Amino acid sequence: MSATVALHDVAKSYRAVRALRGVSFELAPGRISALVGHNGAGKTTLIKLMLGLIQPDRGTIRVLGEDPAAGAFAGRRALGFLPENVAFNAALTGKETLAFYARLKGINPRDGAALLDRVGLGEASRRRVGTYSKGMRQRLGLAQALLGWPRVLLLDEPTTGLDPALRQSFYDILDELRRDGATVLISSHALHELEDRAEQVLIMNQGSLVADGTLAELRALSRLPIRMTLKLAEHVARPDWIPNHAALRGGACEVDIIDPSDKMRLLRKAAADPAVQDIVVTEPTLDELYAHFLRAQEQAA
Ligand SMILES: Nc1ncnc2c1ncn2[C@@H]1O[C@H](COP(=O)(O)OP(=O)(O)OP(=O)(O)O)[C@@H](O)[C@H]1O
Repeated sequence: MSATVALHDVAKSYRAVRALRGVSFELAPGRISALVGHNGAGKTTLIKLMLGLIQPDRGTIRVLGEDPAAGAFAGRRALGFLPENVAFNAALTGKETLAFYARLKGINPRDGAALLDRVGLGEASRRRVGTYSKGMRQRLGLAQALLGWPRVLLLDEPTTGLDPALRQSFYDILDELRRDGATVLISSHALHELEDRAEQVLIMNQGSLVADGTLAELRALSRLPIRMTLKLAEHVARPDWIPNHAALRGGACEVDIIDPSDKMRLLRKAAADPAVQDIVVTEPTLDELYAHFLRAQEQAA
């Protein structure tokens, strides 16, 4: 599948601040990718470059096959963007706001009404934006980003201010876009949210890309242990197939597994042993992987 977004050796400085130090990656259609990193890691700078709002000092950027900073970037209509801080004219209604953005994008303003329904703002569409709650403004921002049902959607901290139900409906919409073949990039600090949703994870640290892959690839690369917790029946001896390094905690054995091939071997033994009453397998979380790759880069520096 060919990339819809491709960055090659992109560097960008703001005077003395080196915001990006030679970043390369590709984003594919039909995939949700997560861009994660500490404050100041360079995430927003990357998004601005992909939108063509700023130019790189070095390297190439292609979005839908074109340079987004070129004056006549034809792909602009197929690009959606939700900025970190959405600011709208408080005097306009939701419907008027969306019609305004639709005209800017050269889209029929009537298409906006359906989007307002889609993000749950149908009933509030005739109210002034100044009366909207933070979550409602965020939903209006999402509707704005979805105008024209974009092929590439860039979202900067999109779920801040959304309650859990809205967050779920927000991800449902993204899933629909993804199934439709859109490229979705979410920059976020909410790692637990992205864990089951992002098929590609890009970890930035101080202007460098320190990891790029699926969660499974990052887990394999990190060699962080998988933890298997085996609940044992009362008054039974610890089975001899349980490795010596396992810790016994409250009637359960915790085994940390580094070599993934050991996982299936131990699972088979555990499943066949009546002394084992329950098995829980915990893989390294995105939080743990993030901390690991940051640590690894800092140690290498
Ligand atoms: N317009 C600017 N002028 C000067 N420095 C800037 C400018 N924009 C960003 N920077 C600096 O570039 C670096 C990267 O900033 P960027 O906004 O891309 O980070 P970020 O990962 O999006 O951070 P956050 O998570 O806080 O939004 C930071 O050191 C920041 O201070």
